[in-house]
Amino acid sequence: MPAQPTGPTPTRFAFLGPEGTFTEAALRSLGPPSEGGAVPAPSVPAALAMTRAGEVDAAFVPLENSVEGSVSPTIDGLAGGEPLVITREAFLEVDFVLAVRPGTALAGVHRLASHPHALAQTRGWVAAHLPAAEVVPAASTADAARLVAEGAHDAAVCPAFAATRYGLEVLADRLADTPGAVTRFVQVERPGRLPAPTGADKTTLTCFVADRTGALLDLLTEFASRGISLTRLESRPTRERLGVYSFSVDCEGHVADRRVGDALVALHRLCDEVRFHGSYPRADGRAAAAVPERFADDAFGTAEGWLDRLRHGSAD
Ligand SMILES: O=C(O)C(=O)C[C@]1(C(=O)O)C=C[C@@H](O)C=C1
Repeated sequence: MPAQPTGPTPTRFAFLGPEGTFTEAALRSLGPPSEGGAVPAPSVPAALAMTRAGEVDAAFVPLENSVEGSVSPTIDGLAGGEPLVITREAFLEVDFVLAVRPGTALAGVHRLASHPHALAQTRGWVAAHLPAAEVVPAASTADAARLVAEGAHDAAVCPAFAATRYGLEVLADRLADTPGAVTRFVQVERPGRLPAPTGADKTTLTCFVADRTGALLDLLTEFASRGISLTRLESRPTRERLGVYSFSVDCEGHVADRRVGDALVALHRLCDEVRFHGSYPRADGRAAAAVPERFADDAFGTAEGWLDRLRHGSAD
């Protein structure tokens, strides 16, 4: 296995703020950041920009939710701009409360704010209990809570800890339409540090393919033919023109695994551009599926040895 580039582990993180977001809770669940090491950013693009500019060592941002799907600013923020790599992921179960200024009754809630992902996960509850309320998107759940405390809105859909942080009262809890929803967060750094393979890893890529028949099938074939399972796949507009998309992919395995490396080489030939967004240990608690013998590192080594012998005049 090739040596892994190493570097100092990050100590200063920009997270989607302000204080009291699920993102901050997910970051802190990995261990308390050093004094002043967790810096709130007003948005995901801002957290990524602070990382690219070297103002912090890493950004900590949401990437996908089990109910509402991808967080587009994160997917698009990785796909464009100076390269960034994921070095760690974390999962957090999310549920929401309805937070108001002390003394506000449900009948007094006319304007309700939250992050669009949180609003989408509580749409049924809001339709049933606050059908006439104006629903306003906020930069994050905690930002909605902060705005309620300032009097800009009547209620926020936010984590219970954000209600506490901003001195709000909880009028109702367990608002999520789908209990047990989980959000996946990622730690994103400037390139240079590649976590060592653990045997249960993920690799994230953005693949730009020409607009032609079968392009996605060709791309998928490179993974399937090497026994590599995908854990997420989605298309995102390239913003070039209508109908031109890139594919954002998470697959099982580490770039140091022969089958993953071999697939990346094939994708490099196939695609207009492949952006590598890192290989990192998977944190969802799922054991890696056993790699069939024909896709294991040894099988690639044996096959390459055979080819090498053929190229040196041997016939077997
Ligand atoms: O607003 C927050 O608290 C966040 O951390 C963002 C975010 C998201 O982007 O999906 C995280 C988890 C929840 O699904 C709702 C909002």
